[in-house]
Amino acid sequence: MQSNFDWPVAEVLVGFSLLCFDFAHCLQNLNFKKGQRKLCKSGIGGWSSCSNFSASQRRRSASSRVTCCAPSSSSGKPHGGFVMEKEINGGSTVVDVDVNPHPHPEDQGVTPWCISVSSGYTLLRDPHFNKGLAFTEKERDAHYLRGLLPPTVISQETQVKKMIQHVRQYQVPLHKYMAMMDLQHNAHGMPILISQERNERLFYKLLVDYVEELLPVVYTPTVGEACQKYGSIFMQPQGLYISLKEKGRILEVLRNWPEKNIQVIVVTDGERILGLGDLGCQQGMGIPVGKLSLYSALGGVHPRACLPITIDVGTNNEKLLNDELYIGLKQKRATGQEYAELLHEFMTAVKQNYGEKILVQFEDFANHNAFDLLEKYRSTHLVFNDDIQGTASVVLAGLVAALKLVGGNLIDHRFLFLGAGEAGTGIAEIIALETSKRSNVPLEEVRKHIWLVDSKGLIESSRKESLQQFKRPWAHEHEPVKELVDAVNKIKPTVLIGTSGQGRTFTKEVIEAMASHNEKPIILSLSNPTSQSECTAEEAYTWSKGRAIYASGSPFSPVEYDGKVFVPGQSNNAYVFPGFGLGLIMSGTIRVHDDLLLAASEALASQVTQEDYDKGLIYPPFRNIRKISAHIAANVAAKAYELGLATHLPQPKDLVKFAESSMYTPDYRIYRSKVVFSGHASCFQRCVFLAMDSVVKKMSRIYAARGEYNTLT
Ligand SMILES: NC(=O)c1ccc[n+]([C@@H]2O[C@H](COP(=O)([O-])OP(=O)(O)OC[C@H]3O[C@@H](n4cnc5c(N)ncnc54)[C@H](O)[C@@H]3O)[C@@H](O)[C@H]2O)c1
Repeated sequence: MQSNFDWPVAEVLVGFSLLCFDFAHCLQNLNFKKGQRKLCKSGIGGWSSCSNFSASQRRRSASSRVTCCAPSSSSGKPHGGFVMEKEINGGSTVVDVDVNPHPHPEDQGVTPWCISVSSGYTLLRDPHFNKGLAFTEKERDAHYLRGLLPPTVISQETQVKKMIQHVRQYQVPLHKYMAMMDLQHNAHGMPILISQERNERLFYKLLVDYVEELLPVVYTPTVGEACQKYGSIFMQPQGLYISLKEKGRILEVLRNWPEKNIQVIVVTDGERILGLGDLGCQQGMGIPVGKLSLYSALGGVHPRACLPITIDVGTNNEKLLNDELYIGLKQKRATGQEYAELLHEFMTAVKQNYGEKILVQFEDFANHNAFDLLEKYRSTHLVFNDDIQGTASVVLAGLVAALKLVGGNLIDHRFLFLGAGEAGTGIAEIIALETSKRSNVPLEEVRKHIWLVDSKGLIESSRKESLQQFKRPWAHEHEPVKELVDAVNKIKPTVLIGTSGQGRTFTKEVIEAMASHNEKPIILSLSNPTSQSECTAEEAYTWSKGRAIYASGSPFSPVEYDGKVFVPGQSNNAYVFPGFGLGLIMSGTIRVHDDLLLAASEALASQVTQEDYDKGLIYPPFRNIRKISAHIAANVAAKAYELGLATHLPQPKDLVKFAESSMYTPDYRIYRSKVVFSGHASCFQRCVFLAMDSVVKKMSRIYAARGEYNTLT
């Protein structure tokens, strides 16, 4: 706190002592176990014992009422949080405080540890707190919901079942996507049994429970189509837009976002969305929104700690520029100094507003900016580029697992890439790093086992001068080669990886050439969405006569070849980034080091079981993703502690358990029945509460004036 600030000293002192008293009172009801705070089931202290005023008296007297929420979820499992509710003048306020061992920072620190929403009609329209028909009879009474909902009460599990039926009724994937987004963001046309309004916890519960079925809906490949049509689907903006118009005022723009305690930002400038190119401003927003949904569903990062941002520096997409309904800046993309200055202001403002430990994930930037941004900010900020680093970590895990099927060590293999951009060179570099570590062969030597082909042919020494910086390490001595198939025949790779964003480039000839040089060729067609995949699963298995070990970026169905069923794996960065982010957050890591990516790879590869190998899989099934994420988070955090990059001390003993207990779970919380102040004791408590409330309000105003917090009432 700044010492030169004009504090309302008397009020703060009185309020603080009352708060201390009150807090001590609350603590009596908390169980302390192994250093972790857990709430007892009885709610919070004396507040839960008395009820004499009638509702009308309460409203007339403008008294405060506190309603506590049980720490347990509706399913009976602990969720690591509780909710208190206070009501003033008949409009009620929900106060949410998570007390898990790794709390969302919103719940830590100084007095404003609460956020507020109203009850009644407004509560139904608050996606964070709405439960739709799952509000119990007691909650309906306590929160003025009577009559606002049909009489039936159903469980969250029933809502989930109903909702999945609702999604399944659509044949077109984009319609399924819209049904899911309706639940998360818009809620038009929801079946009445589920929710009449947006319901964030139901959205995440559905996604967690049916992850294998719904991942292709909310992520690749459907998200690609959604991005192309994002402008026409969504009427409501879902993230923060920062354009050239806001230059000089970015800090101010960040402060307009309603959530103050952000842990992860996913930011894009929309220039290279999936393999679809420049989709401009609004169309690009689908990706950060989708990625952050996965941070919460798969990695357990609190949804309210996630912030999607699109930076609008114009677009070079002529179609958008000529579209009168395009909502972004109608100008060609800013480049050079103008671009760099805007991005620098953004990065500075982010750190100023959210501190050192905010994770900034660069997403779908074109490669001419992506590498520079990562290089420029990796030593001053906690930055991560999923396309470069996340993909690399996932692919390395798949390759390490594949060694069990094909034999040998990494150093015994030769790798050929089609596509030498962010994904291709990022993967190449991590393979080289890991191979060098495992074999003790110098990095320079190891790199010679790795070859890349870009749109101009094989990257080799005669092209060195004209190559972009990030391609140069791969320009080995070789004669020029134009065609991929010729490169395969000359280099005889054991592993072929597609990262070109160009569909159907692994032709029959290419796959047959791979099969002619290898007993079990490893073929990864990573480009997204499905239309851009270098080859389909069916093509890979058929043309290699069932010998390929195959995985793809976008999912493919199992393939039957020669009486045998082949299940293609999905080599997608969704395996790593949610757990990786959780590991950074829970350990308070301040910089991303390459060894953390290797740690994530190692953890992912270790999750592949013999049963998976028997099916030819090199990745574990996605249905276990929360468990996988916890292992990745634990391994990443362990490495961060080892490297001295973690700041949350002391290091927890069991990091896997710690990761699991740190994860956001979307089970509903129970809003405990109302409590009314009456009699001597409750009057005193009421005074305490009002004083506390007044201090919180006052302080929130102060924070707002300083631009640090606002809207607490
Ligand atoms: N599976 C995953 O998890 C994952 C992760 C990241 C990226 N990807 C996909 O990988 C693809 C590439 O992504 P990126 O970030 O590397 O893009 P990028 O633009 O940085 O790189 C594309 C590369 O492909 C090359 N290329 C283009 N056309 C080619 C052609 N006809 N023949 C040979 N090379 C060609 C370009 O020269 C460039 O080197 C995209 O489709 C993306 O969706 C998948």
